[in-house]
Amino acid sequence: MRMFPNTVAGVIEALETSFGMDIYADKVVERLLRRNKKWGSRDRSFVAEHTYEIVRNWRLLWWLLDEEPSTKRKTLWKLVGVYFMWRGIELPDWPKFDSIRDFNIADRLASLPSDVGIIESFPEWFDEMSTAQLGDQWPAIAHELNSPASVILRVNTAKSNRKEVLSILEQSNISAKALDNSEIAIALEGRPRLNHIEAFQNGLFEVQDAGSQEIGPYVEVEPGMNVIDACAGAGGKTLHMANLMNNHGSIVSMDIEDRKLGELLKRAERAGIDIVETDPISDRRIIDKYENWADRLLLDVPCSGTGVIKRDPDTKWKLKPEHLERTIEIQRDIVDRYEKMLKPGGKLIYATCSILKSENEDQVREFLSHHPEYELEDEQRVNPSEFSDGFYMARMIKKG
Ligand SMILES: C[S@@+](CC[C@H](N)C(=O)[O-])C[C@H]1O[C@@H](n2cnc3c(N)ncnc32)[C@H](O)[C@@H]1O
Repeated sequence: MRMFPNTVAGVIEALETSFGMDIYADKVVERLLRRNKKWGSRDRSFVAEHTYEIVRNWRLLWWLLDEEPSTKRKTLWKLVGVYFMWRGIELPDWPKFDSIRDFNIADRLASLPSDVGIIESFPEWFDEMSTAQLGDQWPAIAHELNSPASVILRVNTAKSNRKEVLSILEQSNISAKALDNSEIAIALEGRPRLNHIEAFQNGLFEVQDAGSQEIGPYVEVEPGMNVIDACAGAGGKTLHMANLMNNHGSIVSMDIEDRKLGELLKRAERAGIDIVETDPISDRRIIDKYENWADRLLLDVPCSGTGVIKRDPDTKWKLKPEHLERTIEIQRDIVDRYEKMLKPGGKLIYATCSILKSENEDQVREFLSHHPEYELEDEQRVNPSEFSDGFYMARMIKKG
């Protein structure tokens, strides 16, 4: 692999800004690439890939270097040097790497402790909390979360089928394969660009993680039902549910962020779906308006995002205990206040992309203890894996 001083300096600048100014790495990389228009596609991939890999393995790399984390450029050059050695990539003979040239990576690796927090690079507080909440499942989950995510597509059955989408991808020179245990999921090789493909522009498929694709069917929607997706965002799950309803019935998609609902409507149009209406949650009266209306209520609540760390490794470093506490309060408030939109006899589905019990099983138990009119029908965890992020879902029946 050929390395160039300006792109390695780009990686260092991205790390300095992300960790020094507490800005998510994807935002930093995006801005950096926009500013450096002369970089070709290889340069861009180099900067993005190595920045994310260093963010992913931040704690391990500092442990190997045996220094305290720092955002000083001189120290970051050393860290990046150790990172290349760890990946088995030969260091170029640039003076910037001189201070690290004699570093013995094999010696350091031989004395690596068995501590999950260090090997899989999680902050100490998060490692301790996850060990307490997940017990002996934590090391395997931590390992999966620390591997890069695959790009997964969901076929829009209103417009196409998996065979056709696979053939379109092949014609576009994109390597892809059908995933087992699903009739609509496709895994891509690498991270190809999709925006220019006509079938994507025409809504024949969407990008949606395989675990996320399990939530739509879990809601048990049927054609003709009234469905509310109360934390709909840009509508990943709304669109999937509309497919499962054969575009027949009614879905109201809500969110506190109007902008996301605007995006949702655009995607619905592209997907050929017309049973979706949006209702931004501007005040509490919106909830009253739908009292006892829904057959199904999906609460895909805001969460820590710890299930999607594969995709967003910076969550490890940006999430703080106080954010988590606040998020847990918001989730509690949402379930307590929004449940009234569900009809007696209807089903409430609580879902997160978190691995933590405190946002999942504990929240559901807490809700059931205050709402005896609900009964837990089922709960499931999707653990992170090669093709999936980590999710939790619980289905509760409102007794009629
Ligand atoms: C996990 S995301 C939803 C993802 C979305 N369902 C999908 O499939 O793409 C959670 C969403 O909840 C929204 N949100 C945050 N607080 C909310 C509230 N009090 N009421 C409704 N939505 C809220 C956020 O703006 C965010 O879009």
